[in-house]
Amino acid sequence: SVPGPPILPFCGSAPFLLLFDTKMISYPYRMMHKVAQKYGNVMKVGLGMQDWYVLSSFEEIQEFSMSDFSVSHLPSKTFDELYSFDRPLGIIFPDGALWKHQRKFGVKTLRQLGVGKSSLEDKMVLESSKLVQYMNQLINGKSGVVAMSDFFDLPSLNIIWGLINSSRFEYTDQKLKEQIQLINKFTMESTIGPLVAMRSLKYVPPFSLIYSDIKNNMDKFKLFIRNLVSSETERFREDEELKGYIDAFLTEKNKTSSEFYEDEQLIVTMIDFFTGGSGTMSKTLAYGILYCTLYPQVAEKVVKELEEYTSHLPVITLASRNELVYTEATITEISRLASVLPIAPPRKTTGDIQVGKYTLPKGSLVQMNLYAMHRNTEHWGDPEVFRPERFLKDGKFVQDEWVQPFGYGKRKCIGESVARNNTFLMFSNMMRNFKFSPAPSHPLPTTEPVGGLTIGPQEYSVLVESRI
Ligand code: HEM
Repeated sequence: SVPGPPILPFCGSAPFLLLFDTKMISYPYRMMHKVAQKYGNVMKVGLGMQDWYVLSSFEEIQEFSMSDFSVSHLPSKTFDELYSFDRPLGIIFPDGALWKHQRKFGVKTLRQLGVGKSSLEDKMVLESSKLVQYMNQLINGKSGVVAMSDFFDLPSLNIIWGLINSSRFEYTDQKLKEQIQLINKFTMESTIGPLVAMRSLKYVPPFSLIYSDIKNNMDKFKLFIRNLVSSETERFREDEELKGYIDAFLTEKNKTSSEFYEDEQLIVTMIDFFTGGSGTMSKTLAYGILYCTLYPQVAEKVVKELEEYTSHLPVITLASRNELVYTEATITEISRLASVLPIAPPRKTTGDIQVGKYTLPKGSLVQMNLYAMHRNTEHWGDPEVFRPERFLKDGKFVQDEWVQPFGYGKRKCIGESVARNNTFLMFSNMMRNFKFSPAPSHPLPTTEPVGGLTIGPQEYSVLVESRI
């Protein structure tokens, strides 16, 4: 049978899990990682009233997530109330015909809107230039101490914004800041896991208060998106060039007899993009600056490479990417250590799945711990060390299959190329223009994360100096 800590009636494995990490509620991925070091990369754990299989290594995650029986999520009424309209909609959380159809439409549409092509790249390059300008304003073109943990929130949200309807916000826009706070209430809430897994918790303080706070915030955000969809629907002309995802959805709606093209489906897809895409990009970048501050020798090598290949350019574009091997390795190392989406959305199997030497029976609940895979000591040797060189061989960048920040298999992230391109552009343009170092009279930032579904660095400030 599958190994794991003892599972007791009513409290599951909780008393044993506490021995591994007393902060298990806030850091479930870290706790599971420690437990996996004892019980193995496929283990069975009792959480709340349910038994879970937890996968922590590449081979097992690969095997599992390629199976047709692995693509369904477990139903959660609480989750659907908070996130959607009382039933699973959008792309991230539904399954069955709706998911299959809308994922296909999503992949096609993101490609059509210029993922990897010029139009979206232009918007991203513009956003990187604006970001550099904004930082220069903050430090008066010279130097200053700047809070970095949420610095990339607005620019990243603008990328998603541009993807859905083609406009952008100024960074000082209060309305945009409010929307980010509404989303963060949901994605960065550390008790969200137990709250959505155990329905009764929403009636028990302090969870009841957390629940109503998230619900109020998400309702406001849904209303904001609903209004956006209404105004875009009024503006929409089918014969014009597509301005974004909303236009593509409305075009398809007019053409098809499919029942999937309802306003609420569109609204939740937009919520997917905002919650799944903007915080993840932003927190990856915030961790990038943090690691480069703590490891100046890495930052120096990145800057040296950027100066060598891009000093003649007013702004770095994707055209330079292939030459910038050290920068690419550094971004990969940032993504590995940041693991901004530490646990992929949990699954419920619809048939038996063989994973390594174990069979996970139909109906099993499964978590893929990407954080644990990214920190596996056997594979990485020194997983806690920030060392981009692990992805370089003979001066070339080499991928490692054990870095999968976007998940793997049939439900892999559909925004991967948007995210990869944007992270490259924002990171390289910031590093070329500014030097980041520990701020005098501020504590040295810690890499310890905060958050829930998405994680990011704790609040930190660094000294930023212009390089130009
Ligand atoms: C650094 C940035 C990002 C990271 C780390 C990330 C990570 C992930 C992960 C781990 C999953 C779950 C995969 C699984 O269940 O196996 C996922 C799914 C998804 N992501 Fe992303 N993501 C990022 C950016 C984006 C962006 C920019 C978008 C939208 C433009 C996006 C849209 C989605 C969607 C729609 C899904 C659901 C796919 C499905 O269930 O079929 N993500 N992402």
